[in-house]
Amino acid sequence: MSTAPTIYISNLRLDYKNKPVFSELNTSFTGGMFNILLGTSGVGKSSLLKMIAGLLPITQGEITSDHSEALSSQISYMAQQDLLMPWTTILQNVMIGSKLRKEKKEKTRALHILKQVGLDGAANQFPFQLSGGMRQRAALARTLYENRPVILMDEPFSALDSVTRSKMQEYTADLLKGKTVILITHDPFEACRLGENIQVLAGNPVQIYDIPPIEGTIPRHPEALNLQQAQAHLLNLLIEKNILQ
Ligand SMILES: Nc1ncnc2c1ncn2[C@@H]1O[C@H](COP(=O)(O)OP(=O)(O)OP(=O)(O)O)[C@@H](O)[C@H]1O
Repeated sequence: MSTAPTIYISNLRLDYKNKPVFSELNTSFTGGMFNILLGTSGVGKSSLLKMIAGLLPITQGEITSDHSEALSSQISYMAQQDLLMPWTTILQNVMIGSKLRKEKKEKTRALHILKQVGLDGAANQFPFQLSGGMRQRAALARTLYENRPVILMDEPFSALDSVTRSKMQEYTADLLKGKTVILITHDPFEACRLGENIQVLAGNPVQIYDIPPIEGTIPRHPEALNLQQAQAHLLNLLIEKNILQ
């Protein structure tokens, strides 16, 4: 059994103020892989991620994994905003989980992770002193410090310029190798660059569309022919099936 679990969604329902967003949702996110979730705005992607993270209650249906440990203890959740604490340094931000759990801080490991994301020079700086891309890398470092087998990422690179975004995609693919990643994006190119398993959440009633797998290891090179073709296929499929209308 993989240490990075597969996650199963069974007959899941989401309501806000007694209005259904989705119901009878069934899918799975493969263990140890990059699972990409695309979808129409407002279809419920962020809410689904929060339900998996245990941040939203489940009223109907189930979220389970093929691991005996409770899913909630295996998850690190990286929100759309970097959520860095403005009053403390980048190093302290990376180790914030230890502080909140009243555990010993692992400074050497945190510094090593900051080096891995190219931020060793920024350890003693405050978030306001960093660029958007650096802040995102700091948030990624904090996620890596938690060292959980499941990583949930909600549009982690949406606010970045295209070059920084491309670099972040590479860091993320390398550093999260072997973990179960669920990453939400609106960008078909990002989906094809990083996706080992791509799904689209869309329609009325809301359903899951599986996208055929793309060959090659991730991160796929921006110039790779199969990446260009996969992106064109995905766009075509979304338009043909009217999925993202
Ligand atoms: N706290 C809330 N109270 C009431 N309705 C909410 C709440 N949070 C989300 N919703 C509604 O639930 C639906 C799903 O929201 P969610 O943020 O999960 O969608 P999404 O697919 O992630 O959207 P986007 O791609 O625009 O971020 C939307 O119609 C939204 O307005």
